[in-house]
Amino acid sequence: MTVTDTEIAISLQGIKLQHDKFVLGPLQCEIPRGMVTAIVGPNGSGKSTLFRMLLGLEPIQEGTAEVLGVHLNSNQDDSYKSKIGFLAEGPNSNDNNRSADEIAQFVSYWYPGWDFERYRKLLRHFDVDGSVKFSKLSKGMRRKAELSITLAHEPELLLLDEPSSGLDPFAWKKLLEELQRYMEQGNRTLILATHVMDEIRRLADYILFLYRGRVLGLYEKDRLVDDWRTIVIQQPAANSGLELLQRTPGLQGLTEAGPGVYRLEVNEPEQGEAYCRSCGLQVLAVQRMELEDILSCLIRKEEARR
Ligand SMILES: Nc1ncnc2c1ncn2[C@@H]1O[C@H](COP(=O)(O)OP(=O)(O)OP(=O)(O)O)[C@@H](O)[C@H]1O
Repeated sequence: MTVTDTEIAISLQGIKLQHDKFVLGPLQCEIPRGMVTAIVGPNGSGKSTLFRMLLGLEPIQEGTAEVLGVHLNSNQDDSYKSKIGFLAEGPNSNDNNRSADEIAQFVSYWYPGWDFERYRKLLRHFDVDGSVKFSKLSKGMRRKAELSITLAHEPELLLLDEPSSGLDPFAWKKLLEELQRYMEQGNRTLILATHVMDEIRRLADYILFLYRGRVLGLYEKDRLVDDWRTIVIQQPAANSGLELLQRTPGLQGLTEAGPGVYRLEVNEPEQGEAYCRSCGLQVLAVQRMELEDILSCLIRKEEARR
């Protein structure tokens, strides 16, 4: 996928950094402005490290990165960060002895768009008491307080690392409402790292798929879901060989489901099905694929390639 310069929120050109054995990159991708991009990938694939890099907290060893048009380098000024709302994955222990209200007071000086009225509205919506020290709040309550602070300055770019971690289903629904409201303002960009498929289904326009520190692809979610299908076929004679099946157009995955029965995962469904029929294979079913199955198929393909 390519996007024009004015539509780009984040541009990564050959970015690479290393922590002991873990290497993030080289990353080559452009994340669009005004859209919601979900960063997905198994544990340890580098999602949080990527966020930290975008905030200048991880030294870039190779390549170039631009965030909201600002070129990141070791001596850039930090003012671009005032346009970013960031929610880290885990709690910051430095905040344990402070309440949400105290933190809000402190960070309000830094963000030009800070809005106390909005902050209080968010606390009410999430049903959190802003005067209680973080160390006294439950995990989910603390998350809701952190979200209220992160969303209160109406940032141009919102980076959320597993935002729904610890939230109950009611709070989760409220979070989705707040994020949808945030995006309605226009020219806002939301990037969230998440393992929650329902969150991706409901919010994301794009999916950036990270795996072992590398980008497997940036996909338009609707296209991904529309294009992928499972075709279940029965071979006329069991053991008639896999060569025919392996030539199916758009084939991404192939598994045996029973004697002579195969499940084909394809991203060119019409051509794939027509091909199977033209080969005399009996098509037992053609089904849409769930997002999680598409992502697992991409991982399996990558593992087979390594
Ligand atoms: N400061 C650090 N020093 C050394 N290794 C690190 C550091 N930070 C992260 N790592 C390692 O980098 C890798 C990527 O971690 P990261 O937290 O970015 O992954 P993630 O995709 O966010 O994972 P998860 O889904 O579990 O939150 C992991 O192997 C982790 O152990």
